[in-house]
Amino acid sequence: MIRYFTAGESHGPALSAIVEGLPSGITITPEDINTELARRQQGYGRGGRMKIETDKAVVLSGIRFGKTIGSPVALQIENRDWKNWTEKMAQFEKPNEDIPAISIPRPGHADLTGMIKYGFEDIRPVIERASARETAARVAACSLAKTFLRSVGIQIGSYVSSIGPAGETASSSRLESLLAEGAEALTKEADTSPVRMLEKTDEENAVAAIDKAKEEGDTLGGIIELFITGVPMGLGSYVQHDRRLDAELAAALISIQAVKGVEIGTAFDNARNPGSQVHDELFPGAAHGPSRKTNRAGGLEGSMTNGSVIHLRAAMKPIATLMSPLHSFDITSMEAHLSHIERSDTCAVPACSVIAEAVVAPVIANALLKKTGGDHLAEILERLEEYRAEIAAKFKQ
Ligand SMILES: Cc1cc2nc3c(=O)[nH]c(=O)nc-3n(C[C@H](O)[C@H](O)[C@H](O)COP(=O)(O)O)c2cc1C
Ligand SMILES: C=C(O[C@@H]1CC(C(=O)O)=C[C@@H](OP(=O)(O)O)[C@H]1O)C(=O)O
Repeated sequence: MIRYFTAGESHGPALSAIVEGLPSGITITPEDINTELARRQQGYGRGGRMKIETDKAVVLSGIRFGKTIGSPVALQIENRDWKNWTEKMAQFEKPNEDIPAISIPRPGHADLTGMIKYGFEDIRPVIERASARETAARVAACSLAKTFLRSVGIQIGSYVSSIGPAGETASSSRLESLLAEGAEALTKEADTSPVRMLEKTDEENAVAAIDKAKEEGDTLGGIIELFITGVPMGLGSYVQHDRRLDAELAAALISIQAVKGVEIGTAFDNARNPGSQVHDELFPGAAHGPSRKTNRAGGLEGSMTNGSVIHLRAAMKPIATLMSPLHSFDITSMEAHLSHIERSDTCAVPACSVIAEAVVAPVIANALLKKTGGDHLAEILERLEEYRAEIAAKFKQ
């Protein structure tokens, strides 16, 4: 099974990740990792930090002659901003006593509870690790699972459906025709927009909403639509709570900083409608399994993939650091004070959609590996093809 960990402070020397359990024989190019890192840095509404960083991963182990060798892959990404933080983030001796402690927590960030929990008088260490800078290491780590899935015909893609009040008008026929080519066709199309939206008017409205929020010292969140195509029926299981694939996918998405809601298929609309208008009716005889005219279940029934496209939505809350700050207090003096301000994004929903694509990859890869077993790509592919053929034969008319 694929497991990964990340380490690194936002303004420390580097981020690192160790990915373990990848099958051997997967072809990996530096672009497979670095393209995802570059995509994560895009998006209208980001702050000054993204002008400093040009994220690239150094591979320290686990890949030989362009292929995984089954051993752990260690990755490192330089923080270019570190050179501006060597004193404030010195690992050993405190270089001087003039480094001020931050003592006014930002509502909505990890600041207040983090400093109480870990016993700090300065919020800085909380900011450093709670920061979504960590997602650069996660995206690099997960890009390996994403590449593995691509090599067995499973693609992950996303677009941003709304930012603040703007969006939600993407046409379903456009979406369907992109998804028919595979989820990566959708994602490539979304990548051409600075806010990763599919409709020009949505894009213009979103850019205007971000500009307005920035002008007012405010921030915006939004909603991400995520799709996974090429997934065979029967990944995941209903037999035990910790084998439920819908739960694992939701957990992966909620683990992203600022993601507070996940929807599977059209779950919230489904809750408002009777079963007769919700459940995806079954019809015999499509090429690779039963056919359905709808996909309100989002490709998951009984916590297993049902052969339809997996469709998830994730809600990102607005960024917590406001340039027109909210009420807070100084934890040292206990006096009321407007909250701490530091360099920040106005909106990071487009970046978040790229992170969302990444974090679901190991979840799907592990569900696949549980089904096929196998330690190297060739044997996994052989077993998967056999399984796909079995399913196709079963539903053939
Ligand atoms: C890509 C990305 C960029 C973010 N940028 C910022 C930022 O610039 N300023 C900020 O206050 N929060 C930012 N956040 C959100 C915080 O990291 C997050 O709200 C904080 O760690 C508290 O965690 P929670 O929101 O999950 O409770 C960003 C999140 C993501 C996914
Ligand atoms: C560094 C990244 O995002 C950061 C996430 C973040 C936060 O609080 O989560 C705060 C900001 O950090 P800084 O204070 O250095 O500007 C963002 O730029 C990144 O995505 O690579």
